[in-house]
Amino acid sequence: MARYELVKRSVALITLTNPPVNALSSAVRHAIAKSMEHALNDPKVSAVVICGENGRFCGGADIREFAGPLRGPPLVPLLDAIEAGEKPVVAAIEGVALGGGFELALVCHYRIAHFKARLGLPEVTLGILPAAGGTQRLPRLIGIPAALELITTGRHISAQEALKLGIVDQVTEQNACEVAVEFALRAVAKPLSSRRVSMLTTPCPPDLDALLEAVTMQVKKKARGVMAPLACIQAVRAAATMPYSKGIKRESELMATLFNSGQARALQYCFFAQRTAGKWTLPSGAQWNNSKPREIRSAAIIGLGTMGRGIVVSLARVGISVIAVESEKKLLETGKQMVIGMLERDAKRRGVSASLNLLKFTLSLQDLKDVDLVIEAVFEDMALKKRVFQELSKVCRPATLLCTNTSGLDVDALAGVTDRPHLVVGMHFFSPAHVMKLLEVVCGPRSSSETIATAMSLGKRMGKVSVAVGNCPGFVGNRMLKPYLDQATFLLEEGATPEQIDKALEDFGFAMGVFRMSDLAGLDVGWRVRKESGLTGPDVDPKNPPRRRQGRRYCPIPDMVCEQGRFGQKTGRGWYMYDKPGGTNAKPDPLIQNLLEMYRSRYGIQPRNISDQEIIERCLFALANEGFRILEDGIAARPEDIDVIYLFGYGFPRHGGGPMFYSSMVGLERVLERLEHYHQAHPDVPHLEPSPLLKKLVACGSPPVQKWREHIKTMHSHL
Ligand SMILES: CC/C=C/CC(=O)SCCNC(=O)CCNC(=O)[C@H](O)C(C)(C)COP(=O)(O)OP(=O)(O)OC[C@H]1O[C@@H](n2cnc3c(N)ncnc32)[C@H](O)[C@@H]1OP(=O)(O)O
Repeated sequence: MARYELVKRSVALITLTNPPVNALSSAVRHAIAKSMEHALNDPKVSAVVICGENGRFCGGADIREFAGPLRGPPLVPLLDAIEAGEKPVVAAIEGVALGGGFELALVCHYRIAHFKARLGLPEVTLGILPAAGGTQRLPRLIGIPAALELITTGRHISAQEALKLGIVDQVTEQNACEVAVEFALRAVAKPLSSRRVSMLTTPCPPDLDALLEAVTMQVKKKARGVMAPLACIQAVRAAATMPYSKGIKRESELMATLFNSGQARALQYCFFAQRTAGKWTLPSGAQWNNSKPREIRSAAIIGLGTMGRGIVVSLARVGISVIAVESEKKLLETGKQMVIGMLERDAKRRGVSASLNLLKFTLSLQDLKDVDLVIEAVFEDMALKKRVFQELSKVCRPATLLCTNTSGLDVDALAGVTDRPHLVVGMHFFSPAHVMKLLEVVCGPRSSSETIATAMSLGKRMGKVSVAVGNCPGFVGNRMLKPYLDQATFLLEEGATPEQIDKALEDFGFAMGVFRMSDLAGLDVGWRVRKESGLTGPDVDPKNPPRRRQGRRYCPIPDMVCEQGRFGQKTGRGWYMYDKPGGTNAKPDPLIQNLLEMYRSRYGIQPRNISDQEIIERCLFALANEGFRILEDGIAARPEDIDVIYLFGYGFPRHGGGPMFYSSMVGLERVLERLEHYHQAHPDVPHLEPSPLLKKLVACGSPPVQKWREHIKTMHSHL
């Protein structure tokens, strides 16, 4: 867990050895304590260097240990002892120094960083705070404003920025460990008192209260209802107003309030869920670690609408040559100008040059004959997509992968019209595709493991969080969205307003309420889908009773909104009104209020007061209930996959963990009881009927999310 060796005859080199990130597990803490004791007591040792094996200093506390009781030496006294020691200690930072790893570096008397190293205190992203002295030492070292920013955001910084801020003493392009050993030898004769950060006086700005107030407001606005950043601010205040001995106690008290909170559990779950999602498996035994992806050097995008443009940018900025295809000259020229503008702005922001030389724009599919992979991003129309895939089959070389960006159509039906169904896969990006992190990789029954591995790896290369899902209408994300949207519109019928429902969801922590989100996405897309599926429009059977379609409750209000040409932000009117088409400032619209009142009176609905609790329960439990069905159907392999999709694609708050984790946090028994209650009140809404898997899990004693898989593994998998 830590290697101890004597180098250059008098330097004790302590190497943390806990792959993959040298996390400070109890065993590692124990090994550091023993090694330090040895070094401080050995008269041959004049200085100490601490480094990490495999070019990684330390990724912080072992997050997996947070779930159990504390074992091994606690970190604070261990770190205090290193700082108080009478021999100089130098941290040789390569790779990462994060969280407890950064705090370990802060107690060393000197810090040498490799130029590629990254440092940071990301605890806030895990729902906790840096409680091994980080909130007390960092402000003393770099001042309150800079420390506040780093601690409340959890941002990682480069070695160069750390040098500028005064966190590290030297940045090197050589082996940081060797440089640190030489540095340590030179430090032997120097006094240490000014190098003990906890002994420094915090440089305090004159307007401390105003600064803390401003940061508090900023944090509350950005992360509504999230506890950890606010606790971080209080801890930093202690560094400014208390001596270290008292400040460290305050830090520990604040940590105690966070450590066992539901938010911390949810955020830590999110950390592991995100990593679990990349580990796809197929019933055949093919999986992420035994299936080799193909290398993709060139790609083509068909369709330069909003999605196509974002996908071109995502590919080009990671160095992939892209041929972009449109059907008409004017559309091609518009798309080209927009893509170039997007790439130039993106490059400027990142301080690199725009990779425009990788782009080619064409009207001819014939130009695609040599590309490695094609992503079709044309209009959401099956007949059109089938024509494109048939054409691609003829034009592209036999080994080219054919991908579709459909948001819910049958990927296997598209595979069926090609000469290579095993090379067809869905790559469902989320809008705007160059910004949104989520990618659903939709595996058809005939997609080969190499095809899936290639799509997953390409997603990762583009910086996406890729999740493998099965093929069914809407896949995971959009299939679950339906019951969620339905509940929201039923609540409108019953007496709520769009702004009330949105506020309840935004107070819960969603980035956007359901109606604001729909306005942003465009209301016409769903309207067209409803028309195509016979739910609205001229094909509807007139014998349908009002507010019922296909044997279940149906709310026609969204259709009525669209019939008025209100398609959301792009038309300046939707569920809200905006100052202009494309405007983003949503204001309640009296016309919508009138429409709701007229609608209710036409159908004799007596509006009632609806509580925020009912809004949250009906929307979120209906959402999760569909998630349980998706697990039963084998469309998602694990609850973590569903949660990652909702966190990265649909603005579900991370401190809620995602719909499936949230259900387990509320208690599956309670979710079941509430669904039964609402289903009894609305028997014509099948989405409210508790799913068999939910019932089964409750009958099995409501196991934690990570164990649900054991209860579904016998069911058929579509992955
Ligand atoms: C009282 C003391 C309190 C201290 C508080 C803390 O220190 S909290 C922890 C703070 N540290 C972090 O938040 C860092 C978390 N890790 C990362 O950000 C990244 O893993 C990384 C270190 C930047 C490396 O990224 P990379 O993309 O290279 O690898 P992965 O993210 O895929 O990670 C590899 C595997 O390592 C596991 N892991 C990473 N960090 C930790 C950790 N701190 N504790 C436990 N496990 C960790 C990660 O889960 C991966 O595991 P797999 O099983 O391979 O999926």
